[in-house]
Amino acid sequence: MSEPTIKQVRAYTVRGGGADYHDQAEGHWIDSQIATPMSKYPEYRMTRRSFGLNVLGTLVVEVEASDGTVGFAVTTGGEIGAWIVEKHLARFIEGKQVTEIEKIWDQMFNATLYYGRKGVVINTISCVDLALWDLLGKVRQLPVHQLLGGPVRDELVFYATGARPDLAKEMGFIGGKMPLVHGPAEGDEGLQKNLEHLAKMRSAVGDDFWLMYDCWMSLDVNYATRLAQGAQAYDLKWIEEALPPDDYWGYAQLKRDVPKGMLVNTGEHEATRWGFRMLLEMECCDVIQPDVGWCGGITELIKISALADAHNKLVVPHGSSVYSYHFVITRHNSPFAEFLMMAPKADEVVPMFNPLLLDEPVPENGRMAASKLDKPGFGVRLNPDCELSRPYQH
Ligand SMILES: C[C@H](O)[C@H](O)[C@@H](O)[C@@H](O)C(=O)O
Ligand SMILES: [Mg+2]
Repeated sequence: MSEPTIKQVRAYTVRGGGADYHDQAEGHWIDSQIATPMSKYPEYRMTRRSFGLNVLGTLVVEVEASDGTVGFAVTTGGEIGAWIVEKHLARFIEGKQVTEIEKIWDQMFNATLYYGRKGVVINTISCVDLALWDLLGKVRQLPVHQLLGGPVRDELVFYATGARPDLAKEMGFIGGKMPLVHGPAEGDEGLQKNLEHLAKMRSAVGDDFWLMYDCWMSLDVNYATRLAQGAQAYDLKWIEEALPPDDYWGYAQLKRDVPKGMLVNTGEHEATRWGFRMLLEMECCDVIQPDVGWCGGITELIKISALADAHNKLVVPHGSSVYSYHFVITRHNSPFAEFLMMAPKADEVVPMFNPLLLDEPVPENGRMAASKLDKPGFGVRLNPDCELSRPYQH
């Protein structure tokens, strides 16, 4: 039976939240002082927009089939991603059958190997891949999770990432992950402030609620080890992305040195099965956290997840809205999911890619029934009020 073919791929950009969720207005918790690899420079310490964390913007990829069905997806990628789609990747997409997802992925990856492998090129490939899975789901009239083998549980449970784990507990989440504020450049005084904040949050949430620190690549092994040792008193559940992504050796050391029982997690800025093979085979972490919009898409995350499963490791994808929910609900080794609190004060649940997607499901009382994910594809629509621009055409 001949399947519909892909008639056209189009790439758009949009600013202001959406998939580039760091692209927020001033005063948002996600742009408050947060430790980063740039914090050693005082002029770039107080906000992440100051060093350009929001420069890319959102990439939107649409794939239109010969029968008129349109699939789409969004990720962090902006104009660079749009150029890569229109000027390079389109040739591997247009004319293919909607079922040739694996072949399209392999051609996109190998054709960009000389300038890609990680970062915005893999973000872009991920976005095309997600759009293709959305298209296939819409052509088959099935949600993506059904194309992946179907749910292994009736609902998703979430931890919340944001500045207010105390409020996250009240909203029914299973835990709260806070951004680390002070990095090594602020010395022992900053380390003490990090521990005092953790202590304050622990007394606010009580003993039976997970608390985690997200260190966003900002530390060195010694600082991270001392932070972990100090945090043990407050039952820190995991220390996340303590080191730069390429420091596999440092992660292996940190994992050996943290207090027994504390998890070392990382992976949101890692890409492809080869990057995660390094994390797994070098014993770098307890839980890998690929972002499906940054690691290579669903097609690559299937491979990454199977590799992790063989290593008996959990895969808890970095929050990426419906794109991770449809995956997590189908995997035994993904027992819970991340929800990023995108309200400016982290005091209410709003859709993660707000305002870009319509019908974007959100957790209720920290949970989401599988039935909330039953529309075809990823079950979301682009918000027509968000003005897209198409900077390049092929
Ligand atoms: C909250 C963290 O600083 C990042 O902004 C967040 O995107 C990411 O690290 C996460 O794990 O959610
Ligand atoms: Mg993180």
